[in-house]
Amino acid sequence: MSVRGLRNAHAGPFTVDVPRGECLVVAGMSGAGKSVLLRMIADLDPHQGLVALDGVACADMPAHQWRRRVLYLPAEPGWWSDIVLDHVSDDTATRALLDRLGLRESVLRTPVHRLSTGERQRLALVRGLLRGPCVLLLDEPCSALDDATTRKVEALLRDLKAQGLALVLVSHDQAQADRMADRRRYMTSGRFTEDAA
Ligand SMILES: Nc1ncnc2c1ncn2[C@@H]1O[C@H](COP(=O)(O)OP(=O)(O)OP(=O)(O)O)[C@@H](O)[C@H]1O
Repeated sequence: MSVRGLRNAHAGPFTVDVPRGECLVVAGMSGAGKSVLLRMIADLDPHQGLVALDGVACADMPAHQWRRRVLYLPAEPGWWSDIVLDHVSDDTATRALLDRLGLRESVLRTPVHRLSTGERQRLALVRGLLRGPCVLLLDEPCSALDDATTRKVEALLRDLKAQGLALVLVSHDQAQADRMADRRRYMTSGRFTEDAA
């Protein structure tokens, strides 16, 4: 994925490449503009500049196609129903992902509001991965997770990278950045600083 001069009133311009199979970690203080960057890449916030995937610009692709390929997982994912099975099917692919992320199969039949924050976080990742994205934009995906569960998420993400997924990971966790990053950027006041963090 290639990002060139991406900007709006709140942040940018940003220029960065994230090849398939690599992870860009973006860090920076609260309010720096990290979520705005992810939302512009996902074509969810108005923006100027260029984002292209495998040479095809976002502007040249129907919005629904872009958002299926370039998937944004917010820090607090939304649920449009309290029934988990309205969001994911109970099938082999779902169960395999639940198992990888240390989730019991009973979460499929637990009302969303009864799940823990960390369970909802992991379930949102399952829901997103089942859509088969090429690029995953993750906003603090492990913020509610203990260390062992965080490692499970990271192991899955590493496997997906090896299969060609490009990853942009917003993380405040320096140790996680050290484990996951192929590339890094640090953001201050809506801009990347010159040096990688
Ligand atoms: N649509 C909008 N209207 C007004 N201000 C906005 C809008 N979108 C973002 N902002 C502002 O842009 C700034 C960057 O917000 P953003 O959510 O990207 O920060 P962040 O780096 O992700 O912070 P955090 O680490 O706390 O999640 C904030 O000051 C926010 O209020």
